[in-house]
Amino acid sequence: MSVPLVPNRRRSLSDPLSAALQPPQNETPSERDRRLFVELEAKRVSDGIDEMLRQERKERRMKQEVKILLLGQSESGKSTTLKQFQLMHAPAAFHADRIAWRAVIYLNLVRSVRRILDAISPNAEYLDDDNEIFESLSRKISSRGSGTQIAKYEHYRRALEPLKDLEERLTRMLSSPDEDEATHMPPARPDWNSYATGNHHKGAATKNGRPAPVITIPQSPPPPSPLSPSSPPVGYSLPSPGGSSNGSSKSRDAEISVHHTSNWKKAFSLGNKIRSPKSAHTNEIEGWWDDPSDPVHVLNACAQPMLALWKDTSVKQRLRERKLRIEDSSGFFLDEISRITALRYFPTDQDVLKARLKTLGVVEHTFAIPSSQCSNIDWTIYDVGGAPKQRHAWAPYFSEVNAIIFLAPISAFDQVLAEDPEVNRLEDSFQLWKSLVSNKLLMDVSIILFLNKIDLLRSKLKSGVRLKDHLPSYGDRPNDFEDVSKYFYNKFGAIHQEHSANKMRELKIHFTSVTDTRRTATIIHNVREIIITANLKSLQLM
Ligand SMILES: Nc1nc2c(ncn2[C@@H]2O[C@H](COP(=O)(O)OP(=O)(O)OP(=O)(O)O)[C@@H](O)[C@H]2O)c(=O)[nH]1
Ligand SMILES: [Mg+2]
Repeated sequence: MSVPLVPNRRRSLSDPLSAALQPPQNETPSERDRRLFVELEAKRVSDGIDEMLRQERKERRMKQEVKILLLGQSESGKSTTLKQFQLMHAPAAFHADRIAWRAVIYLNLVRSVRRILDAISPNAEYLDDDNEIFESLSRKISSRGSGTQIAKYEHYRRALEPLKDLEERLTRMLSSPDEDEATHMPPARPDWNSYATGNHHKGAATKNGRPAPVITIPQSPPPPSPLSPSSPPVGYSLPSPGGSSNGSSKSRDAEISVHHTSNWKKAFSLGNKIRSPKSAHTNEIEGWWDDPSDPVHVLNACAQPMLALWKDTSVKQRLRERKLRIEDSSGFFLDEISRITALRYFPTDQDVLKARLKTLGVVEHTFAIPSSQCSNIDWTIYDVGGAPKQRHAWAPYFSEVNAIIFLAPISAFDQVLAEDPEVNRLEDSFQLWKSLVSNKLLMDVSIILFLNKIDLLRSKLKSGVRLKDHLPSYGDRPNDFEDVSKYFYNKFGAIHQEHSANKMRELKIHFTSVTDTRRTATIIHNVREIIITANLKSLQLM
């Protein structure tokens, strides 16, 4: 027979526990004092345990995980921002990786040299035909053969011929076979293949630096991108021919990019190249400079003609005529030829920050960062590819993240997208920004805007490039840094105000130059505190 349960049954003295806790009958005063003392002591211990459990619970809640998504068009500075986070919060791993960037820096340098040679070639106009799609045919024809002629062109071309082969070898080493990019070159020489596969100096191939990042490639089919930029709007002038340092659509100019699944860092890791010591009697270390097939030897041998080319005033004049500002382009190392081509060149922090390697897919890095408001917090930062073809990978992360750092390179107002020479870079940033702030999935996500590359904006404006020539709505305002930067600040702010899916969201805007470590460290510190505060508020812990 079942007995019905009585809800909220009051504890009666028939309850054995209550009965046991009752003071004994006929208790003497001294027995009572002892009993009370023991009870008090037991309560103190019990309260201590309760407090400990409360603290543990609080800490568990306080030990939040913050997830940040870095967004922005290609070359906006996302990966560079991630490098700054690494430099601040995982410096040992960052430093261990520096040597692996040698290949990228060499390739950046070699490509800059080739772009100059292409630009000064007597046939340059023909080479540029597919880039100058907005120029009238008559203008093209009349320009052929005009402009500054480079007397030493043939000399430069011949002296720098070995760099052609080197570019192919470096590209081959850094590319992964499954890339959908025109970075594939004919098979490299066997000795170079062995570096690329990490089989060089068998036995010495140790894993260098931190473990490879966890890579997440969204498996879902790419949704129709709500973030794809539309065609250039009315009111935007098209960039002048050659005005973009990145506008070429030629496959040979395709940027080097690596998929995160490829272990490109291994190809140039220190473990593969240094053995020590060279002999029992000296402390001299044997390094990559002792390997005759290392790229440094070709670069070292070409250093003088490279220097001469870059210093040649007629070359500079020709580049100006062609509106090619190599110094503004990604991976610019031409001012440091002697240092970088030295046999024992070892990349500095600054070199790594300046090195350019396009991101494919999504890279994920996690750091444990102490916070002033609570104990260590696990920060996960997602760095995505910003090229139009890469943007389908962004949306799956929208529902996961607490904050987005959006980078808009405001120096790029006179440039077009590398993948679509019909789209002005600044307009692309405006469109992306609008799509992002109006996205309902991101309503509760903190958004921080980095108006980036202000160093390049400053020098570009100083050199006389006028914003209104590319953005007619800027009108006759002064073409100086203060006015132009204020204009961009207001413009991005106004887009947020007008289109934000969350009218209560406070927007933080920073002017940045993310290659500048000191400035960026301060900004990152502030950003971290803003994100934590917003996060704690959302958890109602403040
Ligand atoms: N001078 C200067 N260069 C910058 C700045 N920010 C980034 N760069 C350089 O611009 C290039 C492109 O930066 P990345 O960080 O690779 O750009 P990204 O947004 O990750 O590009 P994708 O991976 O293609 O989406 C690199 O060579 C950087 O060193 C800046 O503020 N000033
Ligand atoms: Mg990147």
